[in-house]
Amino acid sequence: MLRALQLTKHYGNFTALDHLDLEVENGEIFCLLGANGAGKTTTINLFMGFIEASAGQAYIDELVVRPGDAKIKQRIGYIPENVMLYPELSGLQNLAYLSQLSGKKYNKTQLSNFLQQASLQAEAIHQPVAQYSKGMRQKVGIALALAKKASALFLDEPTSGLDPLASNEFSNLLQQLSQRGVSILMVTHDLFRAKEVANRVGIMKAGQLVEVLDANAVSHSELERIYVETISAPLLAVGA
Ligand SMILES: Nc1ncnc2c1ncn2[C@@H]1O[C@H](COP(=O)(O)OP(=O)(O)OP(=O)(O)O)[C@@H](O)[C@H]1O
Repeated sequence: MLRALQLTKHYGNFTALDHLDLEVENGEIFCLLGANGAGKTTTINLFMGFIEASAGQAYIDELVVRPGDAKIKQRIGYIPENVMLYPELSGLQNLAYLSQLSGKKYNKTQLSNFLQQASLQAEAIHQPVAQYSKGMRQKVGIALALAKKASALFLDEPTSGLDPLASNEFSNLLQQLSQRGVSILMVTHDLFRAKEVANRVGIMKAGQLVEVLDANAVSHSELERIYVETISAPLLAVGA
């Protein structure tokens, strides 16, 4: 479970995130939409303890997030737009090394199983990651979340640049993780994908979460209309 309580981030006089209240339940997929600079990446960076909050708190399950806390790192998976791996090592070697950093030790069969659960083709498991496509690197990221038994997964524009088939396959993997109880917070500009994969969709604007929608309750075109109207409308001052 993820929870933000009045979570706020200032950079000098600028407010990148403004009193965010948000809960993402176990097994829920929540997609964050919003224009460039709205505060989406700031939100996930605060949840992962990459940066320190100016005010408020973020929780992963019952743990308060504190920057650099090893217990938090063990509970989370992170898939940025480009998953960083060691190019000269194979997918299996990367997974062995990265899962070991999280205190987990698996044999080759177990590591292969995680990669296969993440839908990496069997023939790619022993190939150097330098030969992998973007979608294949993301599968290693998913396999790492599985190996860590992460309870929360954060994704920052993971499907940008994936072809529609790879993007669809990626959504299916996220749904499988959610069925295992993982709380998933995904930043995306892809309204179609958000509607397809999420349980709820939030729209951020100028550091505030200004709209939250049940993804099943809106059509693709309604989501697009609400997004455009929300982003175009003048922002009301707090208390107005
Ligand atoms: N280290 C920093 N110092 C100053 N301002 C920052 C810093 N990091 C982020 N910001 C500002 O905070 C705001 C929110 O940034 P953030 O990266 O969260 O936006 P975003 O919604 O993820 O945008 P995008 O869709 O472009 O990725 C932006 O105006 C950004 O310039």
